[in-house]
Amino acid sequence: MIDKKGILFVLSGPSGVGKGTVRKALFEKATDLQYSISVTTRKPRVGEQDGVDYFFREKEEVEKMIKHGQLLEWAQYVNNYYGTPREYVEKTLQEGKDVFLEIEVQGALQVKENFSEGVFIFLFPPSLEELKNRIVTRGTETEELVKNRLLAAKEEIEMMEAYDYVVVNDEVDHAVEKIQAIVQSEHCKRERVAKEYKKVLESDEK
Ligand SMILES: Nc1ncnc2c1ncn2[C@@H]1O[C@H](COP(=O)(O)OP(=O)(O)OP(=O)(O)O)[C@@H](O)[C@H]1O
Ligand SMILES: Nc1nc2c(ncn2[C@@H]2O[C@H](COP(=O)(O)O)[C@@H](O)[C@H]2O)c(=O)[nH]1
Repeated sequence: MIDKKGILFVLSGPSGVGKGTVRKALFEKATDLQYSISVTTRKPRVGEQDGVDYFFREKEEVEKMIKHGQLLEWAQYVNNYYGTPREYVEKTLQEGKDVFLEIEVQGALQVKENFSEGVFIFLFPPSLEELKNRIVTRGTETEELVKNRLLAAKEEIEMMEAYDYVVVNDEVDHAVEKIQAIVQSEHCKRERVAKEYKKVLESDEK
């Protein structure tokens, strides 16, 4: 039976490519998507709020969540834990609503193992030079952390083939439009499949 579960959309890509910027711009327009707030052991940046940007938690608490299977996926990224609370995602999808994750690459690949029917979008920089420029210009990382994030970025870009879509973040508005088109097209696809399935069932009853 084809159920009416929501669709899980996963936006991923290297640090500094603009995932957060694009996601925020998308959410100003796409009210039908539900954003899953992650937990992290990273300290809040200026202006970040607990329960809005992240659930900021101590290392021991996140380790307990991992141990008890409360995270759908998690990763240690540049010396901090990041993870997606499982209950929120599963409950929201079950209610028929779409869930949107914005996470790094290791985590996205874990989600793919559990939710092969999810939709995986890789946000790609116009160039590596521009990627570095964006991380540096954001001004939130030390020189050493910029270096680490760029090293991670090169490995992350190699995983791009595992994704369903690649969106170049040249301009934020363009990237948002492309993601909106992906969301729409995935809904059309699933409606078409559901219709075909109904037809098969009906012909079987005759
Ligand atoms: N299309 C764009 N053109 C120019 N600058 C951009 C664009 N998108 C994002 N930026 C800038 O790049 C910097 C990094 O963006 P952002 O913090 O959204 O990246 P991120 O992928 O979420 O990073 P991280 O993974 O480290 O959290 C920010 O200063 C943001 O304003
Ligand atoms: N695997 C996961 N990665 C996550 C999650 N939430 C955010 N992130 C990613 O971590 C890096 C660093 O984020 P920052 O806020 O410290 O710059 C970035 O790529 C995020 O997308 C998560 O739940 N799981």
